[in-house]
Amino acid sequence: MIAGTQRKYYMLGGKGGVGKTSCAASLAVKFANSGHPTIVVSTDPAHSLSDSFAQDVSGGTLVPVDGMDYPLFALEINPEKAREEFRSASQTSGGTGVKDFMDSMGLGMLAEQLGELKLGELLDTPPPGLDEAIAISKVMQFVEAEEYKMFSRIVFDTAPTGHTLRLLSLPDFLDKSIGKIMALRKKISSATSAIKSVFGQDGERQDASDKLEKLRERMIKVRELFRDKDSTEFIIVTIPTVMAVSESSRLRASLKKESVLVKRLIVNQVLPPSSSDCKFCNIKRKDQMRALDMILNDSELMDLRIVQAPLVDVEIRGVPALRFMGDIVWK
Ligand SMILES: Nc1ncnc2c1ncn2[C@@H]1O[C@H](COP(=O)(O)OP(=O)(O)OP(=O)(O)O)[C@@H](O)[C@H]1O
Repeated sequence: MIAGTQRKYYMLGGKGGVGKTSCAASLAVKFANSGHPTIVVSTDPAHSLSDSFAQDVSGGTLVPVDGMDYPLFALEINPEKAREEFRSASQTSGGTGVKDFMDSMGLGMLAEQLGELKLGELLDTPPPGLDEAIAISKVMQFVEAEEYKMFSRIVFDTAPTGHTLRLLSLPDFLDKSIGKIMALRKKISSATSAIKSVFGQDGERQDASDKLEKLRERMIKVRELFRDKDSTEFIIVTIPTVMAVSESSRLRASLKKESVLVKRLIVNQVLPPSSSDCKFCNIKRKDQMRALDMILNDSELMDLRIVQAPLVDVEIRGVPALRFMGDIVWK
């Protein structure tokens, strides 16, 4: 994982609370300590990177992580803010306002086509995954800028499984919706100059149109990024329980269907063998061993590299603790 200077993206995902943030943060610390200028990004609407680094990294911009020898920056994307940007670009460029206008002009057929897109609905009650798709596209905007070219490792701490799955199909959906709106706009503006004048100043319209087109391009890039096996790897994090393993198996199957590369499965919070006669520990460990066995016999998981991370007796917070965890997990 450390080899090579070419930029690599790592996405960590899995069931809620299994240790995605701790694993993502510890991987980022490991990369940076190995000489890779690194960014760790949270696209989970409920961020916990700040808690993990024991440092405030919120605010939506790159924040340098203290206590590192090599550059490590953390970024928590504010999904609300990103969504607002998307909403204003879409609405200026063909949202419900345009539909009302077209209705009043008697252009019912075109209005119906627009209605089909359900864009207004999409923005008023965004489906889970939309926030994350927009957040990732925001990250793309960041990392493609010239001043960030130096970063050779980008680690994503993603939202729990359900969001990830919806996120994977979302770029296609949004791409189609935006594409339709763009096509419709072109049709309308060439159809009648009377309509044109109502859409506002030419410059303003052009600006909204450019924004929308850029967003669409970024969505396509997000989709391509997930599927680019040379630069991107999705790492599933789980814990040794039947419920978490079952969810991991379903996640792997969906990722396979979407052609996303998965090589590793991190089994976090494994109880070390106990030499004491603690009854609870012994029963718990036996239970975990059954779940581990289940992984080895699961057709979706058995071909992955299984990495066990022990349950440690203190909470993993701050750079020294993350370095300790990273040395165990990311060998
Ligand atoms: N191996 C471990 N040993 C002990 N504690 C751990 C271990 N891994 C994670 N934890 C603790 O478990 C809690 C949850 O971890 P973390 O926030 O990394 O999970 P998450 O999957 O990112 O959660 P969420 O789904 O809420 O984002 C934290 O308090 C963390 O310190």
